[in-house]
Amino acid sequence: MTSPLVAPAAEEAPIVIAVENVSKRFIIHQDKSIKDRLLHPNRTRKHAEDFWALRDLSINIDAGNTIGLIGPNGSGKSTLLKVIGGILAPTSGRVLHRGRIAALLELGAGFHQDLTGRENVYLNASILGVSKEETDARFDEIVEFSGIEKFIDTQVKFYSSGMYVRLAFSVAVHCNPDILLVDEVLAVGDEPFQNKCLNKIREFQEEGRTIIMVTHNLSQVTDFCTRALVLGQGNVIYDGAPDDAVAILREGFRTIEEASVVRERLERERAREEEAANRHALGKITDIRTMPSRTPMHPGDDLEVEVDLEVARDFERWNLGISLTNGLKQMVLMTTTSRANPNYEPINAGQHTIRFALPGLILPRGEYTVSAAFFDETHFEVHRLDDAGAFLAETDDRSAGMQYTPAAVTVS
Ligand SMILES: Nc1ncnc2c1ncn2[C@@H]1O[C@H](COP(=O)(O)OP(=O)(O)OP(=O)(O)O)[C@@H](O)[C@H]1O
Repeated sequence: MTSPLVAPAAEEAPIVIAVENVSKRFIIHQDKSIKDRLLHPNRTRKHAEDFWALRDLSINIDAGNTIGLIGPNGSGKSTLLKVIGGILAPTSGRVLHRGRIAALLELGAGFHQDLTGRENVYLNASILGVSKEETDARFDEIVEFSGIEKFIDTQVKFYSSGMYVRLAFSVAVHCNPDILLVDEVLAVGDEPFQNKCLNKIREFQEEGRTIIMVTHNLSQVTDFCTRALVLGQGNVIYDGAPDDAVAILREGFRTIEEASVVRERLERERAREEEAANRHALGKITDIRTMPSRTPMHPGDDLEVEVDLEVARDFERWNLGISLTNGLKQMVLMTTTSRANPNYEPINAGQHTIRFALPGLILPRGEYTVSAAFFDETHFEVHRLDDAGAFLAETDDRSAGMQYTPAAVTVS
Protein backbone atom coordinates (compact mmCIF):
# COMPACT_ATOMS: atom_id res chain seq x y z
CA MET A 1 0.00 0.00 0.00
CA THR A 2 1.00 3.62 -0.28
CA SER A 3 2.80 4.79 2.82
CA PRO A 4 4.17 8.17 3.85
CA LEU A 5 7.77 8.94 2.91
CA VAL A 6 9.71 9.18 6.12
CA ALA A 7 12.84 11.26 5.68
CA PRO A 8 12.40 14.70 4.17
CA ALA A 9 14.66 15.15 1.15
CA ALA A 10 17.34 17.81 1.32
CA GLU A 11 17.18 19.03 -2.30
CA GLU A 12 15.00 21.90 -3.50
CA ALA A 13 12.29 19.78 -5.14
CA PRO A 14 11.86 16.81 -2.84
CA ILE A 15 10.64 13.48 -4.07
CA VAL A 16 6.95 13.29 -3.20
CA ILE A 17 6.21 9.91 -4.75
CA ALA A 18 8.57 6.98 -4.86
CA VAL A 19 7.43 3.89 -6.73
CA GLU A 20 9.82 1.11 -5.79
CA ASN A 21 9.93 -2.11 -7.84
CA VAL A 22 6.17 -2.22 -8.11
CA SER A 23 4.53 -5.16 -9.85
CA LYS A 24 0.84 -5.86 -10.02
CA ARG A 25 -0.64 -9.23 -10.88
CA PHE A 26 -4.25 -9.80 -11.72
CA ILE A 27 -5.74 -13.24 -11.84
CA ILE A 28 -7.84 -13.63 -14.93
CA HIS A 29 -10.53 -16.28 -14.96
CA GLN A 30 -11.25 -17.60 -18.40
CA ASP A 31 -13.73 -20.15 -19.67
CA LYS A 32 -12.03 -23.43 -20.58
CA SER A 33 -12.18 -24.67 -24.13
CA ILE A 34 -14.97 -27.09 -25.12
CA LYS A 35 -12.37 -29.86 -25.47
CA ASP A 36 -11.13 -29.30 -21.89
CA ARG A 37 -14.67 -29.34 -20.60
CA LEU A 38 -15.49 -32.60 -22.41
CA LEU A 39 -12.31 -34.27 -21.22
CA HIS A 40 -12.72 -33.13 -17.61
CA PRO A 41 -16.47 -32.71 -17.06
CA ASN A 42 -16.20 -32.65 -13.27
CA ARG A 43 -13.67 -29.89 -12.99
CA THR A 44 -14.59 -26.23 -12.79
CA ARG A 45 -15.58 -24.47 -16.06
CA LYS A 46 -13.00 -21.72 -15.57
CA HIS A 47 -9.26 -21.68 -15.35
CA ALA A 48 -7.21 -18.96 -13.71
CA GLU A 49 -4.28 -17.26 -15.33
CA ASP A 50 -1.80 -14.72 -13.97
CA PHE A 51 -1.65 -11.42 -15.75
CA TRP A 52 1.05 -8.88 -14.90
CA ALA A 53 -0.38 -5.41 -15.43
CA LEU A 54 2.73 -3.73 -13.97
CA ARG A 55 6.20 -5.23 -14.15
CA ASP A 56 8.80 -4.05 -11.67
CA LEU A 57 8.33 -0.30 -12.05
CA SER A 58 10.54 2.16 -10.19
CA ILE A 59 9.76 5.86 -10.56
CA ASN A 60 10.60 8.91 -8.47
CA ILE A 61 8.44 12.00 -8.83
CA ASP A 62 9.67 15.38 -7.63
CA ALA A 63 7.36 17.93 -6.05
CA GLY A 64 5.85 20.47 -8.42
CA ASN A 65 5.93 18.27 -11.51
CA THR A 66 3.02 17.48 -13.76
CA ILE A 67 3.42 13.98 -15.07
CA GLY A 68 1.55 12.64 -18.08
CA LEU A 69 0.96 8.90 -18.03
CA ILE A 70 0.34 7.74 -21.57
CA GLY A 71 0.30 4.47 -23.42
CA PRO A 72 -1.93 2.20 -25.46
CA ASN A 73 -5.12 0.70 -24.02
CA GLY A 74 -4.35 -1.89 -21.39
CA SER A 75 -0.75 -0.79 -20.90
CA GLY A 76 -1.23 -0.33 -17.13
CA LYS A 77 -1.78 3.44 -16.74
CA SER A 78 -4.89 3.27 -14.58
CA THR A 79 -3.46 0.41 -12.57
CA LEU A 80 -0.33 2.43 -11.83
CA LEU A 81 -2.38 5.46 -10.84
CA LYS A 82 -4.51 3.31 -8.51
CA VAL A 83 -1.42 1.80 -6.94
CA ILE A 84 0.03 5.28 -6.41
CA GLY A 85 -3.28 6.44 -4.95
CA GLY A 86 -3.37 3.49 -2.56
CA ILE A 87 -6.60 2.16 -4.07
CA LEU A 88 -4.89 -1.01 -5.27
CA ALA A 89 -2.16 -2.82 -3.36
CA PRO A 90 0.88 -3.79 -5.42
CA THR A 91 1.64 -7.52 -5.62
CA SER A 92 5.26 -6.68 -4.86
CA GLY A 93 7.22 -3.49 -4.29
CA ARG A 94 5.94 -0.40 -2.56
CA VAL A 95 4.87 3.19 -3.09
CA LEU A 96 5.91 5.95 -0.71
CA HIS A 97 4.41 9.39 -0.78
CA ARG A 98 4.59 12.68 1.03
CA GLY A 99 1.56 14.94 1.45
CA ARG A 100 -2.17 14.63 0.90
CA ILE A 101 -3.21 12.72 -2.22
CA ALA A 102 -6.53 13.41 -3.94
CA ALA A 103 -7.37 10.85 -6.58
CA LEU A 104 -9.90 11.23 -9.34
CA LEU A 105 -9.90 7.76 -10.72
CA GLU A 106 -12.77 5.63 -11.94
CA LEU A 107 -16.08 7.28 -12.57
CA GLY A 108 -18.00 7.38 -9.32
CA ALA A 109 -15.21 5.77 -7.31
CA GLY A 110 -15.50 6.94 -3.72
CA PHE A 111 -19.14 7.93 -4.21
CA HIS A 112 -21.91 6.07 -2.46
CA GLN A 113 -24.82 5.55 -4.85
CA ASP A 114 -27.62 5.88 -2.28
CA LEU A 115 -26.28 9.07 -0.75
CA THR A 116 -26.99 12.54 -2.07
CA GLY A 117 -24.39 14.77 -3.65
CA ARG A 118 -24.18 16.75 -0.41
CA GLU A 119 -23.62 13.61 1.70
CA ASN A 120 -21.05 12.35 -0.77
CA VAL A 121 -19.12 15.62 -0.57
CA TYR A 122 -18.71 15.04 3.18
CA LEU A 123 -17.94 11.34 2.72
CA ASN A 124 -15.37 12.02 -0.01
CA ALA A 125 -13.77 14.88 1.86
CA SER A 126 -13.42 12.75 4.98
CA ILE A 127 -11.75 9.99 2.93
CA LEU A 128 -9.29 12.67 1.80
CA GLY A 129 -8.63 13.52 5.43
CA VAL A 130 -10.60 16.76 5.58
CA SER A 131 -12.53 17.41 8.80
CA LYS A 132 -16.25 18.17 8.89
CA GLU A 133 -15.57 21.77 9.94
CA GLU A 134 -13.18 22.28 7.04
CA THR A 135 -15.70 20.75 4.63
CA ASP A 136 -18.45 23.01 6.05
CA ALA A 137 -16.22 25.98 5.33
CA ARG A 138 -15.53 24.92 1.73
CA PHE A 139 -18.90 23.40 0.91
CA ASP A 140 -20.35 26.35 -1.02
CA GLU A 141 -17.18 26.74 -3.05
CA ILE A 142 -17.18 23.01 -3.89
CA VAL A 143 -20.78 23.10 -5.07
CA GLU A 144 -20.32 26.31 -7.01
CA PHE A 145 -17.27 24.99 -8.85
CA SER A 146 -19.13 21.78 -9.72
CA GLY A 147 -22.01 23.77 -11.21
CA ILE A 148 -24.59 21.21 -10.06
CA GLU A 149 -26.24 23.22 -7.28
CA LYS A 150 -29.73 22.08 -8.33
CA PHE A 151 -28.89 18.41 -7.89
CA ILE A 152 -26.82 18.56 -4.73
CA ASP A 153 -29.60 16.99 -2.67
CA THR A 154 -30.33 14.26 -5.23
CA GLN A 155 -28.96 10.75 -4.78
CA VAL A 156 -25.89 10.38 -6.97
CA LYS A 157 -27.27 7.23 -8.61
CA PHE A 158 -29.43 9.62 -10.64
CA TYR A 159 -26.43 11.67 -11.78
CA SER A 160 -25.13 11.65 -15.34
CA SER A 161 -21.47 10.69 -15.76
CA GLY A 162 -20.60 14.35 -16.33
CA MET A 163 -22.31 15.35 -13.07
CA TYR A 164 -20.32 12.73 -11.16
CA VAL A 165 -17.06 14.04 -12.52
CA ARG A 166 -17.99 17.65 -11.83
CA LEU A 167 -18.66 16.93 -8.18
CA ALA A 168 -15.76 14.53 -7.71
CA PHE A 169 -13.24 16.90 -9.33
CA SER A 170 -14.55 19.78 -7.30
CA VAL A 171 -14.20 17.89 -4.01
CA ALA A 172 -10.72 16.67 -4.96
CA VAL A 173 -9.35 20.12 -5.82
CA HIS A 174 -10.97 21.88 -2.87
CA CYS A 175 -9.46 19.49 -0.34
CA ASN A 176 -6.09 21.18 -0.65
CA PRO A 177 -4.18 18.14 -1.94
CA ASP A 178 -0.42 18.17 -2.38
CA ILE A 179 -0.72 15.49 -5.04
CA LEU A 180 -3.58 15.24 -7.51
CA LEU A 181 -4.11 12.05 -9.50
CA VAL A 182 -6.44 12.38 -12.46
CA ASP A 183 -7.50 9.53 -14.70
CA GLU A 184 -9.16 9.94 -18.08
CA VAL A 185 -12.41 10.83 -16.26
CA LEU A 186 -12.06 14.51 -17.17
CA ALA A 187 -12.88 13.64 -20.75
CA VAL A 188 -16.44 12.92 -19.58
CA GLY A 189 -17.14 16.55 -18.65
CA ASP A 190 -18.41 18.99 -21.26
CA GLU A 191 -15.94 21.38 -22.85
CA PRO A 192 -16.52 24.42 -20.60
CA PHE A 193 -16.08 22.20 -17.54
CA GLN A 194 -12.97 20.55 -18.99
CA ASN A 195 -11.49 24.01 -19.51
CA LYS A 196 -12.38 24.96 -15.97
CA CYS A 197 -10.61 21.83 -14.71
CA LEU A 198 -7.56 22.50 -16.85
CA ASN A 199 -7.40 26.06 -15.50
CA LYS A 200 -7.55 24.64 -12.00
CA ILE A 201 -4.74 22.27 -12.90
CA ARG A 202 -2.68 25.25 -14.14
CA GLU A 203 -3.37 27.01 -10.81
CA PHE A 204 -2.17 23.90 -8.98
CA GLN A 205 0.99 23.88 -11.09
CA GLU A 206 1.70 27.50 -10.19
CA GLU A 207 1.22 26.64 -6.53
CA GLY A 208 3.87 23.95 -6.86
CA ARG A 209 1.54 20.97 -6.36
CA THR A 210 2.24 17.66 -8.02
CA ILE A 211 -0.15 16.27 -10.61
CA ILE A 212 -0.22 12.93 -12.36
CA MET A 213 -2.65 12.65 -15.22
CA VAL A 214 -3.60 9.68 -17.35
CA THR A 215 -4.85 10.83 -20.69
CA HIS A 216 -5.25 9.84 -24.31
CA ASN A 217 -5.35 13.51 -25.25
CA LEU A 218 -1.75 13.91 -26.32
CA SER A 219 -1.94 17.67 -26.78
CA GLN A 220 -2.81 17.94 -23.08
CA VAL A 221 0.46 16.13 -22.38
CA THR A 222 2.56 18.51 -24.45
CA ASP A 223 0.63 21.56 -23.17
CA PHE A 224 0.54 20.74 -19.47
CA CYS A 225 3.11 18.17 -18.48
CA THR A 226 6.67 18.74 -17.39
CA ARG A 227 7.48 15.06 -17.81
CA ALA A 228 5.77 12.09 -19.42
CA LEU A 229 5.90 8.36 -18.93
CA VAL A 230 4.96 6.04 -21.75
CA LEU A 231 3.75 2.67 -20.51
CA GLY A 232 3.74 -0.42 -22.69
CA GLN A 233 2.71 -3.86 -21.48
CA GLY A 234 3.27 -2.91 -17.85
CA ASN A 235 6.74 -1.43 -18.40
CA VAL A 236 7.89 2.17 -18.57
CA ILE A 237 9.14 2.34 -22.14
CA TYR A 238 9.96 6.03 -22.05
CA ASP A 239 10.40 8.55 -19.27
CA GLY A 240 11.30 12.09 -20.16
CA ALA A 241 10.33 15.06 -22.29
CA PRO A 242 6.59 15.17 -23.12
CA ASP A 243 7.27 15.93 -26.83
CA ASP A 244 9.45 12.84 -27.21
CA ALA A 245 7.00 10.70 -25.24
CA VAL A 246 4.18 11.73 -27.55
CA ALA A 247 6.32 11.09 -30.64
CA ILE A 248 7.20 7.60 -29.36
CA LEU A 249 3.58 6.79 -28.65
CA ARG A 250 2.34 8.16 -31.98
CA GLU A 251 4.78 5.92 -33.81
CA GLY A 252 3.21 2.94 -32.07
CA PHE A 253 6.20 1.62 -30.14
CA ARG A 254 5.45 -0.77 -27.33
CA THR A 255 8.74 -2.10 -26.02
CA ILE A 256 11.70 -0.46 -24.34
CA GLU A 257 13.99 -1.54 -27.22
CA GLU A 258 11.72 -0.09 -29.89
CA ALA A 259 11.32 3.13 -27.94
CA SER A 260 15.06 3.52 -27.48
CA VAL A 261 15.50 3.42 -31.28
CA VAL A 262 13.06 6.32 -31.57
CA ARG A 263 14.63 8.13 -28.66
CA GLU A 264 18.05 7.94 -30.31
CA ARG A 265 16.58 9.18 -33.57
CA LEU A 266 14.86 12.08 -31.78
CA GLU A 267 18.12 12.93 -30.02
CA ARG A 268 19.96 12.95 -33.36
CA GLU A 269 17.25 15.14 -34.89
CA ARG A 270 17.41 17.52 -31.95
CA ALA A 271 21.21 17.71 -32.21
CA ARG A 272 20.86 18.50 -35.92
CA GLU A 273 18.23 21.17 -35.20
CA GLU A 274 20.47 22.68 -32.54
CA GLU A 275 23.43 22.71 -34.89
CA ALA A 276 21.29 24.30 -37.61
CA ALA A 277 20.06 26.95 -35.15
CA ASN A 278 23.69 27.71 -34.20
CA ARG A 279 24.64 28.03 -37.85
CA HIS A 280 21.60 30.19 -38.61
CA ALA A 281 22.79 32.55 -35.90
CA LEU A 282 26.02 33.18 -37.83
CA GLY A 283 24.61 35.40 -40.55
CA LYS A 284 21.66 37.64 -41.26
CA ILE A 285 20.52 39.49 -44.36
CA THR A 286 19.20 42.72 -42.91
CA ASP A 287 18.07 44.58 -46.04
CA ILE A 288 17.71 44.35 -49.82
CA ARG A 289 17.54 47.51 -51.92
CA THR A 290 16.82 47.71 -55.65
CA MET A 291 17.98 50.65 -57.70
CA PRO A 292 16.72 50.65 -61.28
CA SER A 293 18.34 53.14 -63.64
CA ARG A 294 14.83 54.43 -64.33
CA THR A 295 11.49 54.03 -62.48
CA PRO A 296 9.57 52.14 -63.68
CA MET A 297 12.20 50.11 -65.53
CA HIS A 298 12.02 49.78 -69.30
CA PRO A 299 13.53 47.02 -71.46
CA GLY A 300 17.26 47.39 -71.64
CA ASP A 301 17.56 49.36 -68.37
CA ASP A 302 20.05 48.44 -65.69
CA LEU A 303 19.26 47.29 -62.18
CA GLU A 304 21.48 47.40 -59.15
CA VAL A 305 20.68 45.23 -56.13
CA GLU A 306 22.28 45.89 -52.75
CA VAL A 307 22.15 43.30 -50.00
CA ASP A 308 23.14 44.16 -46.43
CA LEU A 309 24.66 41.20 -44.66
CA GLU A 310 25.75 40.86 -41.06
CA VAL A 311 28.02 37.92 -40.16
CA ALA A 312 29.12 36.76 -36.73
CA ARG A 313 32.40 35.19 -37.86
CA ASP A 314 34.89 35.27 -40.72
CA PHE A 315 33.93 33.29 -43.83
CA GLU A 316 36.75 32.13 -46.10
CA ARG A 317 34.29 30.64 -48.57
CA TRP A 318 30.73 31.87 -48.75
CA ASN A 319 28.08 32.58 -51.30
CA LEU A 320 25.17 34.97 -51.59
CA GLY A 321 22.41 34.49 -54.12
CA ILE A 322 19.71 36.85 -55.32
CA SER A 323 16.62 36.08 -57.36
CA LEU A 324 14.04 38.21 -59.11
CA THR A 325 10.44 37.00 -58.82
CA ASN A 326 7.47 38.22 -60.84
CA GLY A 327 3.91 38.81 -59.62
CA LEU A 328 3.04 35.15 -60.33
CA LYS A 329 5.79 34.06 -57.91
CA GLN A 330 7.90 32.75 -60.78
CA MET A 331 11.62 33.20 -60.57
CA VAL A 332 12.70 35.10 -63.66
CA LEU A 333 16.40 35.45 -62.91
CA MET A 334 18.94 34.37 -60.34
CA THR A 335 22.61 34.89 -59.79
CA THR A 336 25.11 34.44 -56.99
CA THR A 337 28.39 35.94 -55.92
CA SER A 338 30.17 32.77 -57.12
CA ARG A 339 28.50 32.92 -60.56
CA ALA A 340 29.02 36.63 -61.02
CA ASN A 341 32.61 36.63 -59.72
CA PRO A 342 34.29 33.28 -59.04
CA ASN A 343 37.23 35.05 -57.36
CA TYR A 344 35.33 37.02 -54.74
CA GLU A 345 37.05 37.69 -51.43
CA PRO A 346 36.61 36.12 -47.98
CA ILE A 347 34.59 38.25 -45.54
CA ASN A 348 35.28 39.09 -41.91
CA ALA A 349 32.82 39.18 -39.04
CA GLY A 350 30.77 42.37 -39.23
CA GLN A 351 28.53 44.32 -41.63
CA HIS A 352 28.85 44.09 -45.40
CA THR A 353 26.98 45.36 -48.42
CA ILE A 354 27.04 43.12 -51.49
CA ARG A 355 26.25 44.93 -54.74
CA PHE A 356 25.03 43.18 -57.86
CA ALA A 357 24.95 45.01 -61.19
CA LEU A 358 22.36 43.56 -63.57
CA PRO A 359 22.78 45.47 -66.82
CA GLY A 360 20.42 45.48 -69.79
CA LEU A 361 17.44 43.65 -68.27
CA ILE A 362 14.59 42.93 -70.62
CA LEU A 363 11.67 42.27 -68.31
CA PRO A 364 7.97 41.95 -69.19
CA ARG A 365 5.64 44.52 -67.63
CA GLY A 366 4.80 43.88 -63.96
CA GLU A 367 5.88 44.09 -60.36
CA TYR A 368 9.02 42.30 -59.23
CA THR A 369 10.56 41.48 -55.89
CA VAL A 370 14.03 40.34 -54.92
CA SER A 371 15.00 37.56 -52.50
CA ALA A 372 18.47 36.87 -51.17
CA ALA A 373 20.09 33.94 -49.39
CA PHE A 374 23.47 33.62 -47.71
CA PHE A 375 25.32 30.26 -47.73
CA ASP A 376 28.37 29.10 -45.78
CA GLU A 377 31.33 27.07 -47.05
CA THR A 378 29.30 23.84 -46.89
CA HIS A 379 26.46 25.36 -48.97
CA PHE A 380 24.27 25.45 -45.86
CA GLU A 381 21.68 28.21 -46.12
CA VAL A 382 22.51 30.40 -43.14
CA HIS A 383 19.82 32.99 -43.76
CA ARG A 384 17.41 34.17 -46.40
CA LEU A 385 15.20 37.20 -46.87
CA ASP A 386 12.32 36.80 -49.29
CA ASP A 387 10.41 39.22 -51.44
CA ALA A 388 12.05 42.49 -50.50
CA GLY A 389 12.97 45.48 -52.68
CA ALA A 390 9.90 45.61 -54.94
CA PHE A 391 10.18 47.50 -58.26
CA LEU A 392 8.07 47.96 -61.40
CA ALA A 393 8.85 47.19 -65.03
CA GLU A 394 7.04 48.81 -67.93
CA THR A 395 7.01 47.93 -71.64
CA ASP A 396 5.38 49.28 -74.76
CA ASP A 397 3.26 46.12 -74.91
CA ARG A 398 4.77 44.95 -78.18
CA SER A 399 4.94 41.46 -76.67
CA ALA A 400 3.67 39.64 -73.55
CA GLY A 401 4.68 36.52 -71.59
CA MET A 402 7.78 35.43 -69.66
CA GLN A 403 10.05 37.30 -72.10
CA TYR A 404 9.81 40.75 -73.58
CA THR A 405 10.99 41.75 -77.03
CA PRO A 406 10.07 44.83 -79.06
CA ALA A 407 8.26 42.68 -81.63
CA ALA A 408 8.06 44.06 -85.18
CA VAL A 409 5.84 42.76 -87.94
CA THR A 410 5.61 42.97 -91.74
CA VAL A 411 2.93 41.49 -93.95
CA SER A 412 3.68 40.47 -97.52
N1 LIG B 1 -9.29 -5.84 -11.76
C1 LIG B 1 -8.69 -6.37 -12.80
N2 LIG B 1 -8.71 -7.70 -13.00
C2 LIG B 1 -8.07 -8.26 -14.05
N3 LIG B 1 -7.38 -7.57 -14.95
C3 LIG B 1 -7.32 -6.24 -14.82
C4 LIG B 1 -7.97 -5.56 -13.73
N4 LIG B 1 -7.73 -4.23 -13.86
C5 LIG B 1 -6.97 -4.09 -14.97
N5 LIG B 1 -6.73 -5.29 -15.54
C6 LIG B 1 -5.92 -5.52 -16.74
O1 LIG B 1 -4.67 -4.90 -16.57
C7 LIG B 1 -4.25 -4.32 -17.81
C8 LIG B 1 -3.94 -2.85 -17.57
O2 LIG B 1 -5.17 -2.19 -17.33
P1 LIG B 1 -5.25 -0.64 -17.10
O3 LIG B 1 -6.68 -0.29 -16.87
O4 LIG B 1 -4.26 -0.23 -16.10
O5 LIG B 1 -4.79 -0.12 -18.52
P2 LIG B 1 -4.79 1.36 -19.11
O6 LIG B 1 -3.43 1.58 -19.66
O7 LIG B 1 -5.30 2.32 -18.11
O8 LIG B 1 -5.80 1.20 -20.32
P3 LIG B 1 -6.87 2.20 -20.96
O9 LIG B 1 -6.12 3.15 -21.84
O10 LIG B 1 -7.70 1.29 -21.79
O11 LIG B 1 -7.62 2.86 -19.86
C9 LIG B 1 -5.36 -4.58 -18.80
O12 LIG B 1 -5.00 -5.67 -19.61
C10 LIG B 1 -6.55 -4.90 -17.95
O13 LIG B 1 -7.40 -5.81 -18.60
